[in-house]
Amino acid sequence: MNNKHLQGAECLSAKNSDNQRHTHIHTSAGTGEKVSSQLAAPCVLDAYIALGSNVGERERMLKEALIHLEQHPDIEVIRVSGIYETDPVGYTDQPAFLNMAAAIRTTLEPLELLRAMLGIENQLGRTRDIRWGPRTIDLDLLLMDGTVMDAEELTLPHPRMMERAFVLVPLRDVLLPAHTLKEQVEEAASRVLQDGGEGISLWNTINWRSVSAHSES
Ligand SMILES: Nc1ncnc2c1ncn2[C@@H]1O[C@H](COP(=O)(O)OP(=O)(O)OP(=O)(O)O)[C@@H](O)[C@H]1O
Ligand SMILES: Nc1nc2c(c(=O)[nH]1)N=C(CO)CN2
Repeated sequence: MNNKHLQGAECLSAKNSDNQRHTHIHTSAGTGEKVSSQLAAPCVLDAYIALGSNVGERERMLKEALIHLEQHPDIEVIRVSGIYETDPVGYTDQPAFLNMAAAIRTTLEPLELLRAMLGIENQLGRTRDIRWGPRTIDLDLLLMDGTVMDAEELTLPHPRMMERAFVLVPLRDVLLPAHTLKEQVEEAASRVLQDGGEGISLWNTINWRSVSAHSES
């Protein structure tokens, strides 16, 4: 059973003048007073991750990646999308992908989360040979609360997410109705699906509670 419930103060993201680093301003639940990030409990941020695999046992790779995320002490996997089989985009001479998305909660800073994700990719045998080419596992950070940043190591929101059916269709499964980008994601997903350029079909669904419970036993 998953007993991990990340807790922290409600917080707002603030962008520094260099447009790359972020600090968190915590709002005390009791008084609404702003408190400094060094003194307060760590912020719990909601984030959305896209997962893809087109080499090896694709579905197992996706599940392993989710389990690795969940096993990280500072990450909780909250919801997972359906698994979709998708035609390759960008570099097309490669096998079909399985793609999905996950909603997570974390006390990590954006760059710490990205580095944890890259560590999981490496553990699952990810290599980088051809740009947009075949991969055992790909983890892309799509959104992290209101965080906006533009650095080579991490750009948020993910710069190509709004053009990709293989991202948008799974993402709309897990994006909460109240999310500020819900309407935009729905519209973009409908548009790319109408364009019809990308083949995409539901492959399977995951009962995340039973997968995560199984991984702990
Ligand atoms: N939002 C982001 N999510 C994941 N990686 C990012 C992001 N922004 C920048 N990067 C950087 O991009 C680098 C290359 O990532 P990767 O090899 O997974 O790209 P890709 O999946 O082939 O292409 P794409 O970025 O178009 O999805 C990463 O090492 C990372 O530092
Ligand atoms: N269908 C599909 N095509 C892709 C994918 C992917 O995950 N699914 N990832 C890419 C690089 O991020 C390039 N092309």
